[in-house]
Amino acid sequence: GPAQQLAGITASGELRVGTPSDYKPYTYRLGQSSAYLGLDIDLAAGLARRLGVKLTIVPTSWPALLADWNADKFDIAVGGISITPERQQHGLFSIPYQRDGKTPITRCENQQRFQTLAQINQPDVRLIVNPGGTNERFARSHAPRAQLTVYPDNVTIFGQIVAGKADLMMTDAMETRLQQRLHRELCAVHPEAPFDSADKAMLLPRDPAFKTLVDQWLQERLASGALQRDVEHWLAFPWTLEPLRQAIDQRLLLAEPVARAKWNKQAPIEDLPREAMVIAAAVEQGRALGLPADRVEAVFHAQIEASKTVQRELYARWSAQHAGRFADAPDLAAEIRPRLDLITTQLLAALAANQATLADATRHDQVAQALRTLDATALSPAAARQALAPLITNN
Ligand SMILES: O=C(O)C(=O)C[C@]1(C(=O)O)C=C[C@@H](O)C=C1
Repeated sequence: GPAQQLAGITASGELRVGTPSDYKPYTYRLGQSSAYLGLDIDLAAGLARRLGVKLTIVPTSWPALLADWNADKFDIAVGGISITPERQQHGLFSIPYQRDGKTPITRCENQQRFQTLAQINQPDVRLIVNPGGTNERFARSHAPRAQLTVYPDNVTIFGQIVAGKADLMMTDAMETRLQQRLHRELCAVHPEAPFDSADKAMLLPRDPAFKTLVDQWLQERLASGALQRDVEHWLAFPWTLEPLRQAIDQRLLLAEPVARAKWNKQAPIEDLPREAMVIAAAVEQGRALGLPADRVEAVFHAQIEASKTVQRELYARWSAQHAGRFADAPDLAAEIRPRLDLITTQLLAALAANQATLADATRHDQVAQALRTLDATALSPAAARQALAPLITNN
């Protein structure tokens, strides 16, 4: 484990918190940014406040967690980490703040069919599982007679159950609760009474004084109900906005290769006929998805204006540097515009899927939190604000 103990952390004025990047609702990284969201990120921030030090998030991953821990890359680790005997050999665990375990998620009409492992462990049951982790191990050892599909994409795996390609998945109860909110067709089966149980806790250095402090602080949050409120908050968070955020970000990031292509030809940045085509195509596709034309126009107008902001800022910099032609500029018509067109489709689908959330005034803060972190902010903060303006009110 890390060398740093409580006294060292306090003296350094910084708590370095390692976390994996993709375990909602515990921890989730927005793109390549240093911005993380989730229950455990809030817990880490609260602990840093309690210690009077600044929070620094250190990205890690499930496979690298213990190696990074032993290489002293962070002082504590969070992110829905289960207490396991292996991990206990490398550090101390706080008291648990969540108990989780494997439970089924299925189409709601099948809820009664999959209550018990005896019902699930049958040759006519089509089980689906993501590979490599505890879900696969659980499925293989507890339902060996069922038909097992190993499906590698953790994001679309739940769509397979919705589409009837599989009957059920068994995963952490917390994830079944989250996914039943994201897919109305799916129901978590007895998430309050999973088949097995694993305790989630913070991984701490071997410093009993530090553990005592963290445990007291966690105990207060558990006793007051604050922790349960945090759990509900992060379960209800609009995680469905993520494809929309990604589409906006990817579109804006393409302004840089667009600008390079134009610079090489010394072409003007603005191309009004192309803008009209982009907007007309978006409005037409949007209509098929039930999106109002004025809404689609406003959103795409903002994306195009944001793109021009990036391009103008780059042109200004390159002019000041007397930059020559780029050796590696892409072809605008052959390479970049087809990619922009693809993003148009993705952005519209995400917009349509989130219409109700985006229109809900009580969720404006959460919408802003889910959308506002763009990797493209590094290109131009002004452009990032422009791109998001029609979607978030308190920008
Ligand atoms: O395709 C281009 O030429 C771009 O610069 C991209 C884009 C766009 O965002 O779609 C932006 C500005 C132009 O006026 C036209 C289109």
